[in-house]
Amino acid sequence: MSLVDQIRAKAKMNPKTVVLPESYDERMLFAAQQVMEQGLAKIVILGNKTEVQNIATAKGINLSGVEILEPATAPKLAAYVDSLVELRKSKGLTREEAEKLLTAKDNLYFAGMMVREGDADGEVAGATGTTGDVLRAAFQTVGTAPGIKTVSSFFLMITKTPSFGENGILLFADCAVNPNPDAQALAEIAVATARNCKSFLDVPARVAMLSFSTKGSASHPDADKVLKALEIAKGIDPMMQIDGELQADAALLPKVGEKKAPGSTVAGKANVLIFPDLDAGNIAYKLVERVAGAEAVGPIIQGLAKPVNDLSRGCSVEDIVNVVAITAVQAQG
Ligand SMILES: CC(C)(COP(=O)(O)OP(=O)(O)OC[C@H]1O[C@@H](n2cnc3c(N)ncnc32)[C@H](O)[C@@H]1OP(=O)(O)O)[C@@H](O)C(=O)NCCC(=O)NCCS
Ligand SMILES: CC(=O)OP(=O)(O)O
Repeated sequence: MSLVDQIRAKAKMNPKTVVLPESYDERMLFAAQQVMEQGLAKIVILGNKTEVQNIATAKGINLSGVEILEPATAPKLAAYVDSLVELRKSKGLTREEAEKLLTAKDNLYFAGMMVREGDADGEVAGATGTTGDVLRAAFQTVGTAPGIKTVSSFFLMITKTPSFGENGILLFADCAVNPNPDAQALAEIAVATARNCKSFLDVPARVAMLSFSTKGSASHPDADKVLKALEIAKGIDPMMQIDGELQADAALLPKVGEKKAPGSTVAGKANVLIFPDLDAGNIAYKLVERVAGAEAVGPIIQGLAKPVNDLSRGCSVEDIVNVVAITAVQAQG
């Protein structure tokens, strides 16, 4: 069974409620229909009922079983306003501003409050909204998990080359959240992604801290940052298999790994690739997806108190269904 099929099967075993705020994007409605038909999750769509039904009718989408909730008239709006004002009181958020956020057309704050308050188990957005908008709303409503400072993201990259990573599957991080992580943030990204390698692939992580340098082949502050992150990550989780700084070829190809980083337990067999910044991570995942034809599942957000996942605006309906299934599985705990 493929990894995606395994995730879908797990989601079906204990269907959770996932809220989709972007009802005005027809891909979300097609995805809602498929999720319901396959029993992967229960779906709540946010938006004006008539408008949603009109799009569904025009496109031949069957939304039976899907709950459509209109934030502006929702019975819990007043309670969400109270909670959001309380949450953001140190930032001086007024009731008027909170109500405006909670009834905004993108529905992102309302969806976040539903997740926070347990009225939904998770959220998927980003087919239309930018990652920045999706994340900012999630930070302010759902918040970070206890003990977490840096929220980040990873992609499950399902490549066509079984010799890479775990039978062709690699985790790439961070490809969506932190533009320029310092050494501490980079270390936290590595540790969180290693833990998700275990939960999603059920194998121990072999983490490569990527750079343009391998083991001192270049001398530059950017390579020094990666080395510092490596040391911090080892301090956080001494049992983790992690090495750096490594170039991508040294991380992935045994022959190159042996030559450039002899004796490394990770070089040549990494299954988790940690990129030094978001330029590298975001560009790399899109190139591997589009040029090498890999399936890119994500970005899967890690470090929030409850699951909220983002999409690429270029996502397909199938991508949305997969991310809903992942969100439902994350919500199972
Ligand atoms: C994540 C992102 C939206 C935060 O941007 P921002 O709002 O300008 O960030 P700020 O530094 O002003 O912080 C705003 C709040 O978010 C929090 N925050 C920012 N980044 C965070 C992170 N990685 N983890 C946890 N909290 C974070 C800050 O602590 C702050 O909280 P506060 O309002 O309670 O004080 C921004 O870094 C971003 O746009 N990232 C790139 C997204 C992107 O375009 N990805 C590529 C496509 S997928
Ligand atoms: C994850 C990502 O790159 O998203 P988008 O393509 O929407 O910017």
